[in-house]
Amino acid sequence: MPFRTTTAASRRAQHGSRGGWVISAKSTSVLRLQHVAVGPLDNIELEVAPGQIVCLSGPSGSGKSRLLRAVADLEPHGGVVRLGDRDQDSLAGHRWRQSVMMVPAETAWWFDTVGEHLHKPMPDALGALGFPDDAAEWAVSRLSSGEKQRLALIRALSRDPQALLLDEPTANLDDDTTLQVEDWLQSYIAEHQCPTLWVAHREDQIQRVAAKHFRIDGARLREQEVEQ
Ligand SMILES: Nc1ncnc2c1ncn2[C@@H]1O[C@H](COP(=O)(O)OP(=O)(O)OP(=O)(O)O)[C@@H](O)[C@H]1O
Repeated sequence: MPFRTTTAASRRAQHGSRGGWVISAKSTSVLRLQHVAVGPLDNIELEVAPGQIVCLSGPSGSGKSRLLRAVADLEPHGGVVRLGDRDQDSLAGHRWRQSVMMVPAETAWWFDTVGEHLHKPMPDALGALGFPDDAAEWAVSRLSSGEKQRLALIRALSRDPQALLLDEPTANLDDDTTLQVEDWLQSYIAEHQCPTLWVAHREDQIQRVAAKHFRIDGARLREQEVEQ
């Protein structure tokens, strides 16, 4: 099958818009990548079950972020990405990303305060990640890189995603806070049955959180052993 090197959005433009679909509220859907090709990666086949965390690792520049961006429909790619019975092509890009939510390594902030970025109040999440009650009123300009990273996760979950794409979600955090964030994410992912692709560098983290681990080796993914 020839690979297409277009975004789903441009394919929709060619074949007519079918925007307006909304993926059902509770996620019990498998995230599937079929023959995905992006950057150095080719013919990637991957299934992430509801509530499952699949870790991706690989050398710097091997294509981890680009693969996540392709799954989020943010980068031209070949192949097919599906969540349950819904094809990425069947939704406008922004609607797909409401359900298949990517948290990039470098986060962008566009309003003045933290709370303006949250879709709904998240007091429990803020408390669980060590923020005081008034953190939603904080100015974005005061945030440290680690605070931004944790708040970007809370912001993503405030939108009730159906699948998660996490690009090194603890890269800016100290060891204790890393463990706190891992626990919190694992609880959320299990409770909400979110299929999750998690880019990680540290082997100890991968062993703690991953149900499956794939390492990028050239154009392909090679499955690695995990303890659980
Ligand atoms: N739009 C693009 N067009 C062409 N090349 C790109 C594009 N975006 C990224 N690249 C290149 O693709 C390669 C993979 O990038 P990617 O960001 O996926 O790496 P990574 O595995 O996430 O690396 P790191 O661990 O350093 O974050 C890099 O060599 C990068 O320079």
